[in-house]
Amino acid sequence: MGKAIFITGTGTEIGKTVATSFLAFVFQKLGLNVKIFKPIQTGLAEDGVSFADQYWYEKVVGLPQSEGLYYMEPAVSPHLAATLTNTTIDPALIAEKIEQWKRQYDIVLVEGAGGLAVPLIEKEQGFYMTNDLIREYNIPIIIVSLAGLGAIHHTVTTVSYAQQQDIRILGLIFNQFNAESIIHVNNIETIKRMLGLPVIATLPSLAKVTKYTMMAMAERWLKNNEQKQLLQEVLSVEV
Ligand SMILES: Nc1ncnc2c1ncn2[C@@H]1O[C@H](COP(=O)(O)OP(=O)(O)OP(=O)(O)O)[C@@H](O)[C@H]1O
Ligand SMILES: C[C@H](N)[C@H](N)CCCCCC(=O)O
Ligand SMILES: [Mg+2]
Repeated sequence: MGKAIFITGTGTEIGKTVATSFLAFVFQKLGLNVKIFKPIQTGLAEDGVSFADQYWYEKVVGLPQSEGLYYMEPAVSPHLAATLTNTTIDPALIAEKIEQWKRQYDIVLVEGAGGLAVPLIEKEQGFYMTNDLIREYNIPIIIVSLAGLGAIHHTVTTVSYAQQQDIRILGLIFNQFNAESIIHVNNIETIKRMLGLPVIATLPSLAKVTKYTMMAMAERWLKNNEQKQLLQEVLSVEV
């Protein structure tokens, strides 16, 4: 039976899709069978036709094993997109898809829409949130954050929110990390000391994001055995 991992983050446009693609290439290079699932997609890609995340997985980084479930054109929060498009989001159907793919794949990477505290469904009494889906179906998460100024607050508040919701955090990924920046380097050291969570990877800014630059980034990362060891511990999968 495979393992599902929910890729969430400190917000939108912070690199969840890039981090999910990176993890997919890493796992594939380790011989694992990976499925990518972005159940709720809002907003179109630059071609004005495709849905942003699906376009990215299929066309930019060539990961055809990616799939969505709800595709809504307005580039807004899922709860508003569902209202605007008269779409009924069914968390049980999302969970069913994940369980189905756990029977076929070693790893199912589930990308969230925006950050962790994002509403999926507007109800009479309040909202059904992304964290409700994660908790209800007991999916462990990896939190993606940008590495620059602001990362401390964004990461600490997102982690604290996840912990309040009894959500299991496998680790952190910092995106657009600049090893030459004292802010970036100190941010990660500070956050490690404050939270004591594994830092699974720090992803540099890529001048051009393609299947090849992403694969090369995964290869560079895998060369460091210590990180492979961390991946094994964090994901308790034989790698
Ligand atoms: N490490 C990186 N190097 C170069 N470009 C990056 C990197 N990380 C993210 N980007 C760019 O920043 C933009 C946002 O990244 P991404 O789509 O992964 O964000 P996201 O968190 O998945 O957004 P959403 O909430 O819409 O799903 C994309 O255009 C992507 O190409
Ligand atoms: C349109 C965007 N790229 C994402 N697909 C959805 C982001 C939802 C953010 C909700 C919020 O935190 O305000
Ligand atoms: Mg994305």
